[in-house]
Amino acid sequence: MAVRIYSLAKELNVDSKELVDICTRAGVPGKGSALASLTDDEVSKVKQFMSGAKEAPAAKGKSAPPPPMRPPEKRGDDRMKVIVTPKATGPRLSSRRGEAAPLDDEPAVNEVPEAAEAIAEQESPVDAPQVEQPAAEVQDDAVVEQQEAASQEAEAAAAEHREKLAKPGPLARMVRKEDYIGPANAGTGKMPVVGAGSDQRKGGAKKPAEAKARPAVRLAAVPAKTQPKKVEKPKEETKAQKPVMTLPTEVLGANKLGSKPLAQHLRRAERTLEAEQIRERAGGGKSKEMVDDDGRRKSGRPMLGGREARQLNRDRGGSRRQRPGLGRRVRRSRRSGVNTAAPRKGRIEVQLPCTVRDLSESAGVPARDIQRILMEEGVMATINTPMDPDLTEFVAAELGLDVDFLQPETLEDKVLRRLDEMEDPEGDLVDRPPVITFLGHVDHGKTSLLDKMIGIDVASGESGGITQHIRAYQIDKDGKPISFVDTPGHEAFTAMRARGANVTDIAVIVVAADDGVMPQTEEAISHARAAEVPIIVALNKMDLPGADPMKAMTGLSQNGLQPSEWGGDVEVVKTSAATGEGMDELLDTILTVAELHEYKANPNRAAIGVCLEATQDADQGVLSKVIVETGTLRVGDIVVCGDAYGRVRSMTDTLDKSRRLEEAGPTVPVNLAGFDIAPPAGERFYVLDDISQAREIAETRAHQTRSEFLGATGYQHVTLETLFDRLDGVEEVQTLNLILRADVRGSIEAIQKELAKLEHPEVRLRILQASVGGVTAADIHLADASDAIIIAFNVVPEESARSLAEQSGVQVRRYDIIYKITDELRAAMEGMLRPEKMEVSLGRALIQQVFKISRIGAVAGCRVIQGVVERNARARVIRDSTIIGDYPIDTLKREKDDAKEVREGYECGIKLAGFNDIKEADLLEFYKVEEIARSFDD
Ligand SMILES: Nc1nc2c(ncn2[C@@H]2O[C@H](COP(=O)(O)OP(=O)(O)OP(=O)(O)O)[C@@H](O)[C@H]2O)c(=O)[nH]1
Repeated sequence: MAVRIYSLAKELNVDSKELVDICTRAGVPGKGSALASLTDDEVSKVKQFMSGAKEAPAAKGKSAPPPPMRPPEKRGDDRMKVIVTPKATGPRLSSRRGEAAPLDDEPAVNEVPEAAEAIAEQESPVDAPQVEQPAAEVQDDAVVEQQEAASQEAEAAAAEHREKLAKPGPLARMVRKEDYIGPANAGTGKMPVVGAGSDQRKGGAKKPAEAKARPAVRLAAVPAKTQPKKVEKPKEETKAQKPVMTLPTEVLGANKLGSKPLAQHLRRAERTLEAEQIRERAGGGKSKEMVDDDGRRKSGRPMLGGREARQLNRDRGGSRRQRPGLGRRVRRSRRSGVNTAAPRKGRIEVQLPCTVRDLSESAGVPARDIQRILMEEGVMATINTPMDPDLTEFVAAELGLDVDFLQPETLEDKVLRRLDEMEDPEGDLVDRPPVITFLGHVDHGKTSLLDKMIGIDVASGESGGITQHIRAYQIDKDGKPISFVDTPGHEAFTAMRARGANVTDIAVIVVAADDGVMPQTEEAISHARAAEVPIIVALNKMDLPGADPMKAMTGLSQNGLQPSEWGGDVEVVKTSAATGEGMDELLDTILTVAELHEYKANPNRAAIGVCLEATQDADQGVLSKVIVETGTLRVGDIVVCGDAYGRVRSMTDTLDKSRRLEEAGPTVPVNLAGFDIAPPAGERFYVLDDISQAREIAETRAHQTRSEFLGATGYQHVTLETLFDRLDGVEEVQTLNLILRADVRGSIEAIQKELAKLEHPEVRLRILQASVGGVTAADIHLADASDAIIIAFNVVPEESARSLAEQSGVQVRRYDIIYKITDELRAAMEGMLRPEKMEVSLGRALIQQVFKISRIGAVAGCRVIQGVVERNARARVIRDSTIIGDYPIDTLKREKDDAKEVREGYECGIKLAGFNDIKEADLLEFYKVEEIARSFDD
């Protein structure tokens, strides 16, 4: 998975820009910005490089990689070691070898702190020892020619220097810092010899004053390329020390504390400001929070922006990781109390689209800080410039913050919140019927059981014997109503089944006693568990001779359902939908469990419920099957459900469609007419007061759905980025466009799910449109324009569409079983797969004589020595066991006649297309390429 550089930088606790450089040095080019992405390979390459770089000094610098140099000030001490590389000892290094010499010695390592102190103590970057080496420094070609003796001496010193550099250590690092400064010798091409002149090194070490003095120059100097070659221009080097020179003298003189005067200074200054802040907040309860583990407040100064401050922040990164939240305090303290913005937080929330101002306000940082970060990334932004999520996340990361994106609150959110927050008065809550959902493996008898219980016969009328529609009924058992939901049992309906479990109070898992627990039984158990509802098992088909209740119960207990007769808490009722065995017991068990749970609802409120499925009826328009969860739904109510809205025109009983209902209370399933379009199955519906509010909610949802659909189907206008994708795919991937029409939304989803399984890298299905209702003329037009096939599931084309389809040649394929769709599409798609090409060897012929015929070329008089030669074959020309060419046969003659094929033992004349340089004794090897149709299983 691709990782953004800034994310990786955060993970590795390095500066994003530094990581960009590291990428380049690690051989991962083209990552010019912290927003660039890295592949997994590139990430491991970079990590490997970084760990290698860290280990390099431990390996005494011998095998350290040669990364391009960076200004040393930007690095932490550890990273300085990376600079200890063979490249670092190249011509640029040699330019300062004269200065380096005194630092090289092993004993000199112990002098590091002093040497570092000298950085600050030296006002002038160049002291006597440095001037002592100019001959070596100005070792350009001209000087070499003019001052040969001096040059040789410089060479020796450089060699000694380089040997020292190969040994990591603080001194070596310091030397390296300055090595960037001086290009005086760059371009000479002369490399000092490593290991030479150890005596001189010792001599150098005997000059502690020099050793102290030189680092002052080296640490500060940065712009190597602008350095003059002549060492006599120390003032220009001094200019390059700008960051250091801006420090107050007290800082420069205060480095007795160690070898990192800047860091010491930063910390001291921090403490000063912290003291100020503590004074400002005297008595404030938060002051304790601002003190870190060292008992110091984290702080920074406005004057210390830039590299040093960043370095210090990075140094703190390790402890920040160990103590979450510290980073926030560090950053906040840098605002030093003058900032009136909200306090900085570790995690912030922003709403998209997010402008610089929004982020500034959420993060509690001045907008100019954000603009500065953007500017460093090459983005010029005003305070009102919106940022995309990636950029926002990047800026937040730079600020040490994690960001959560909030979707703007829609009217629907507000309405839902209001309804959710509405509390039912205790007195309004009344007992309500339980909702029982039947779940289980296909064909285990869910529909039959429910049919038996309510005394109807649905199971036998279903296409293919598979439940294709979700059903919901309410029946009366001894004056007690119970609502049942029967979910389609096949795998294709998994999503709908999940919804069934969502509205349910009690799940009845139907297991065929002869089959036992099957994959979809396990799935059903998972859904029921996820819904956190009581589970009852109906061990069905007990009448069958193969019924094995012990096996089935073992399977149940293996899936965590311990039967009560085995001491568990799951009621297992043995039933037979065929004989009626166990029906009463099952109903009684359901009612007992329901009574135990005392399901209550408030009928005196606006209804909320779930749409189980929706269809488009030719006469009544959109018909949806809904179940009320709470409240009472009445004819005339304004309802909204996903992207559908309307006024309840009529309601009918789900069992008896002729029975009209004026109202439906909690858990009553009804057929409802009144929505403008078919609402999505599984979507909640709400009753609102205002039709315009309902319309707005529905339209917003429709817009969102469309955006998601377009996103999911990859529909988008071409951009420069996507253009290549499209062009790439033109020849490689075949696309079969489809338009789906079905009777209910649930079927569409099930079909889409099945079609999604027909994936192949070379052929893809693209569903241009999927909607409920009959095939319309508009569908035919769309199919005509986009070369699509129309799939009509349980629906037929309108008359106008039918004739239009005939005229335009658009194919409308009608189905009533989902698996027929997938089978046929699979076959069609397999036909679209590029055939596999296979070479079939035919035979060989020996050229016995070559006939040169004017205007025709060379004709080979051959004898077929094995197999056969066919007119349409190709021939490889083999001479001295080497293939010298591969050509199609132009003409094949037997005697004087054209031949289709010539078999083994016969002579023939062959003219190869495009090749006349045949010779006697050449061998011709014939073959042909056959195309073999492929299937998805290949
Ligand atoms: N012998 C016997 N057959 C049964 C029993 N219950 C169901 N069947 C048969 O099993 C087959 C499948 O029954 P359905 O009720 O359609 O099963 P289902 O679980 O609803 O199947 P889907 O709708 O595909 O999920 C039908 O042929 C039924 O007649 C039973 O208790 N005994």
